[in-house]
Amino acid sequence: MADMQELKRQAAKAALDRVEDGMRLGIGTGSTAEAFIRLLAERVEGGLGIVGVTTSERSEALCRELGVPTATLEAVPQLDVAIDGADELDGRLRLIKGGGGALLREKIVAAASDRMLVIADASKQVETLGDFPLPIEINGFGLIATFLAIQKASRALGLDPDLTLRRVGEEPFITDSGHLILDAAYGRIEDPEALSAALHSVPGVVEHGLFLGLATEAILASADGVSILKA
Ligand SMILES: O=C(CO)[C@H](O)[C@H](O)COP(=O)(O)O
Repeated sequence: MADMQELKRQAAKAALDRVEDGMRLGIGTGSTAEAFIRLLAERVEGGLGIVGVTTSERSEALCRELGVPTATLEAVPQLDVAIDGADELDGRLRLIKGGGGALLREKIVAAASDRMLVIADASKQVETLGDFPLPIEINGFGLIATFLAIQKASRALGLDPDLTLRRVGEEPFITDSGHLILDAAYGRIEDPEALSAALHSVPGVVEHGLFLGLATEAILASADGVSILKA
């Protein structure tokens, strides 16, 4: 049976087949996106001409190391396709992202792209979102007030998440944009659209990891092969 990293690589490989010469690519973050970058680098070495806009310092560093050409989103503000992993997705291509802490840039890049192609091992597909704790990127100012406001906004929807400040060792995790992340364990999110609106109503929330109406296609790899989900 194929191991998890090999499944991620297979999904990434199938995504690479959709990349054409001259494309402007949004390049995601995480181990599946990293597998994609490695495969992409081989194609670039073979002469494929693309430009990538990366969603994290980590992906940017890997692209540079492997010779994948990149530009800033300021220089290339409209992209053909964003290719990125996900922590969870449902049958309607609604996603939870941000396990790697890059959700803000990932969402900005996905929104700047004509299409968003999700690459994942098939275990990421779920019936109902929410098993994976939802990453919420918040401003450091008024952390406790924002924590309480998120709790209140969630409770108004009948949800009572466990909120944990993400840490690296003893220190708070800081995103590439200088913010903090609260991981919100909801259990089940029956109405992601309502939760998204509620979280956006909290001033300290910079962005959250629910990606709704952004993904257009998912490539899911399992031991049985690769399957496609379309919006
Ligand atoms: O959203 C993300 C990073 O912010 C990643 O796409 C998500 O965490 C999936 O990661 P992996 O490909 O390692 O399973």
